[in-house]
Amino acid sequence: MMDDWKVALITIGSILGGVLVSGIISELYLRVNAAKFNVKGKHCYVTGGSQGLGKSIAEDLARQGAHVTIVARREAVLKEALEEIKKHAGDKDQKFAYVCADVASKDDVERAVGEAVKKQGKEIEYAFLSAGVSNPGFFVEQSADVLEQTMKVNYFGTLFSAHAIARRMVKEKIAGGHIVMVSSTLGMFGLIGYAGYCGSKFAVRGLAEALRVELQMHKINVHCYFPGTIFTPGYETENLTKPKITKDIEGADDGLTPEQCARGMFKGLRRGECAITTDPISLLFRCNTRGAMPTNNYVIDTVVAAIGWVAFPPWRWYVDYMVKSFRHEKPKVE
Ligand SMILES: NC(=O)C1=CN([C@@H]2O[C@H](COP(=O)(O)OP(=O)(O)OC[C@H]3O[C@@H](n4cnc5c(N)ncnc54)[C@H](OP(=O)(O)O)[C@@H]3O)[C@@H](O)[C@H]2O)C=CC1
Ligand SMILES: CCCCCCCCCCCCCCCC(=O)[C@@H](N)CO
Repeated sequence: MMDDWKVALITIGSILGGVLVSGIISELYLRVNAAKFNVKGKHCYVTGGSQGLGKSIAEDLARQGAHVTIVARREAVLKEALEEIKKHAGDKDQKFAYVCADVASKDDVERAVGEAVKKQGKEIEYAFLSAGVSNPGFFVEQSADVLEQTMKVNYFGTLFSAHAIARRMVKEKIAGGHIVMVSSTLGMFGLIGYAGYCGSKFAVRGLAEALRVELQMHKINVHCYFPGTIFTPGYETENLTKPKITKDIEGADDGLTPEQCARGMFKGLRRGECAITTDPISLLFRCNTRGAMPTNNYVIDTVVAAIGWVAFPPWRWYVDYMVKSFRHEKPKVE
């Protein structure tokens, strides 16, 4: 008869060993199945590429040897950004272009995609859809116009761009292309002061999930990036109208520079990740809200999801308590 403690030790050892081996198998599975991601010599299209996250993505692409087209509305900002992006290129044959367009307009998007291909003399193979806006504020104090604009840029801007690019890829038989959408941590949970924004970013996630499935038919790979706080010009602007309570809750997130985010996003893309996060809070939400999305590492994601089940309820009680105590200063409706 074996001692009880030996039986216990063997049992625990087997479980831990099993978890470790499964984790390694899961990691290998992810990497072996990863679609090739190499932007060198490819035409990369970046919306919102004139500042913030989009610009850092464009600079990183330049370093990786890509031909880059950036898209945004303000021409002066685009021009200046393009000069800076070019400086990161390692090869003098790399081409750089910009196109002025409002992604909220389907006609503009259609034209921008055509113009980008013309300027580069090359079909788009990689698209990074980073154009977005955030106008935080209390829901009942915001105008319906602001709420509508957020949806138009964040959701329809991403939808129209993905649609025009995917159609073009299929028509021109570009296999192996990648479309990367930018959602947010707020595309995975709702936060006071961000009602309009959250809806638009949840919508981007839904679009990415459905397109990931459907576009496999055409060998087009779809990914969704969920960044936390990024120190960008957009972040500075949104802080001007952001309610204090929102800032307080958001304060739990340390934030990253756009360069750090771009680097982390590319790391995820090369690893073959479909849903990408680059900070611990977003990781927790991604794993805990994964539904039927593919996991990155099944074992790690499952353990992180379990942490969420335990940690989210007390955190939510705390947030709800804060919001209710805020009632004495509640928003005014004119
Ligand atoms: N900063 C943050 O904390 C976080 C940001 N995100 C998301 O990351 C993305 C980038 O954000 P960030 O870098 O902070 O944003 P910025 O506001 O700093 O930059 C936004 C970029 O998008 C362009 N843009 C905005 N509206 C339009 C439009 N209608 N048509 C075409 N281009 C447009 C802007 O140029 P122009 O104004 O000239 O058009 C600019 O190039 C967004 O989707 C955002 O929601 C997600 C999580 C956190
Ligand atoms: C135990 C559980 C702890 C959970 C803590 C959660 C704290 C909230 C973090 C909020 C981060 C918001 C990042 C995205 C912001 C964004 O998209 C805008 N800035 C857009 O520009």
